[in-house]
Amino acid sequence: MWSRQQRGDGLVVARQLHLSGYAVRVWLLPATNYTSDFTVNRQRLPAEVACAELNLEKLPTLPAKATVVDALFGTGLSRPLEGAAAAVVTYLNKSGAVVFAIDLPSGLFANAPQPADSAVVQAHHTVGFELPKLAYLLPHNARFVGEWQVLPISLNQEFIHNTPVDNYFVDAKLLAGRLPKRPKFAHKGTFGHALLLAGSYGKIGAAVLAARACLHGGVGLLTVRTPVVGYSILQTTVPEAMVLTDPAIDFITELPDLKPYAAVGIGPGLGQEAATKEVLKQLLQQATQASVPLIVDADALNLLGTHRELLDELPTNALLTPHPKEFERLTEPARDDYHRLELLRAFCQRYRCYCVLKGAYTALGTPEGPVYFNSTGNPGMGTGGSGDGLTGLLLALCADQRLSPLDAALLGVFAHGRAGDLAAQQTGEAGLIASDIVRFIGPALHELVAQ
Ligand SMILES: NC(=O)C1=CN([C@@H]2O[C@H](COP(=O)(O)OP(=O)(O)OC[C@H]3O[C@@H](n4cnc5c(N)ncnc54)[C@H](O)[C@@H]3O)[C@@H](O)[C@H]2O)[C@@H](O)CC1
Ligand SMILES: Nc1ncnc2c1ncn2[C@@H]1O[C@H](COP(=O)(O)OP(=O)(O)O)[C@@H](O)[C@H]1O
Ligand SMILES: [K+]
Repeated sequence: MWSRQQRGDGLVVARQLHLSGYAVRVWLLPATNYTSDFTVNRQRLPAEVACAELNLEKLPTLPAKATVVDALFGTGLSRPLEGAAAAVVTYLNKSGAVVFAIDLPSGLFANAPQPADSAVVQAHHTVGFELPKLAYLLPHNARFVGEWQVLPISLNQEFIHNTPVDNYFVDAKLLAGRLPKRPKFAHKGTFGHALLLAGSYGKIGAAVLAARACLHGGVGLLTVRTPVVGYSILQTTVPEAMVLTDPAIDFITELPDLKPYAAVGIGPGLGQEAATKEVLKQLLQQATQASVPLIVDADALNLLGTHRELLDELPTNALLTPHPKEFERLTEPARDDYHRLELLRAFCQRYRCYCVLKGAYTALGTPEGPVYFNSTGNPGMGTGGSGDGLTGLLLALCADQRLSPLDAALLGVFAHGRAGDLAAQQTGEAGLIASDIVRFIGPALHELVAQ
């Protein structure tokens, strides 16, 4: 146990571990003054628990298989560790001990990028309180935070819910009641007719995956616009979908009339031909005029990236689904994880759009400002075509007029990750392919309705 945190959290943990029968030793990082909480907690430490100040000249040798609780520093840190604190952290990281950090690994900044080469505890586990910290969710912090969990500490729930925040963590509880049951007398007209523009020579598979995901997402009717090369493939592999074939053989060159459709999705496997760019441009204009919900993904995003003037034509509340590389093409290279989030917020406010920035904790940016971090999904989903499935699912949910754009996006991202988790229970992570995720969209949505 290495303790310093202002209130003496580490001393409390030491006392509790001792009472539970563990052999505990406490080392304190020397300080010139201690808070009264710290002093009280030190006095309450049972006499049997050895407690000594760390001596930099002679740091303690840890027993083999020792478990260390790092309670040196918490969220208050404003500059990188230096001197004795940095030396202790470096020593701990080399010790081979299993490290549990309380609240935040010591040395890690709570709300800012980590300066290169700063001393930070590389915890195997981080235990936080009540709500996850933003720092847990960022890719560059993974090697410091390790696996994390949050424990309740009886904070007032009303206070938590009434405090306005910039970032939300999306779990099943937050989504409870947001996906309505299908009414008894519903028919296919109730759930909307979706239009998907997808596929080009060599990438019809992306259209197939998105189409299947849209159908498993509960859409009433689906029409797919695809070039001639896609016709037989789609009619054979997705007989539930109707196909509206483009006149061109290999890529899409004409926009169909949008009147019949409740929502439109464009992008999976689309290719980036000049004629297809014109289709995208017309779509942006006509979707704005008709106020039809629009989902923009994959090559449609790449086209927006190379023709940035088109961004100004995005309809209000459009839903974009870039992975970090596609997002960079739309904006600029991010300096770090925090900068990427700033870019996300600025992008969504500027274009009045929703933007699903995909990753391990997919971040949904909103025109209003708040960002929602998704909690489902697994590394097995890093496989070609999984994003195409997400687009199809989001298209189905946007075509369902009962859902707000925000709820459609939150539910879609959450259910897609959950489908990946359910599928991986059968396939394992390596064996998981995009079609497996699509097969489990139904069960994932069912869990959300059943709540
Ligand atoms: N079966 C098919 O027909 C498939 C078609 N696809 C289509 O192929 C086209 C090109 O899309 P791609 O996305 O493959 O190519 P891109 O060149 O747009 O992006 C791929 C690169 O993005 C980076 N990236 C992705 N996620 C990242 C993350 N979380 N963190 C950091 N970097 C990350 C990686 O470096 C990766 O190599 C799209 O139209 C897409 O729909 C792909 O979805 C693959 C499957
Ligand atoms: N490590 C991970 N943990 C959770 N989800 C992941 C992980 N890696 C990828 N995913 C999910 O898989 C999908 C990948 O989408 P994308 O990169 O567009 O793939 P593709 O272009 O091949 O369809 C996204 O929904 C993303 O959130
Ligand atoms: K996989």
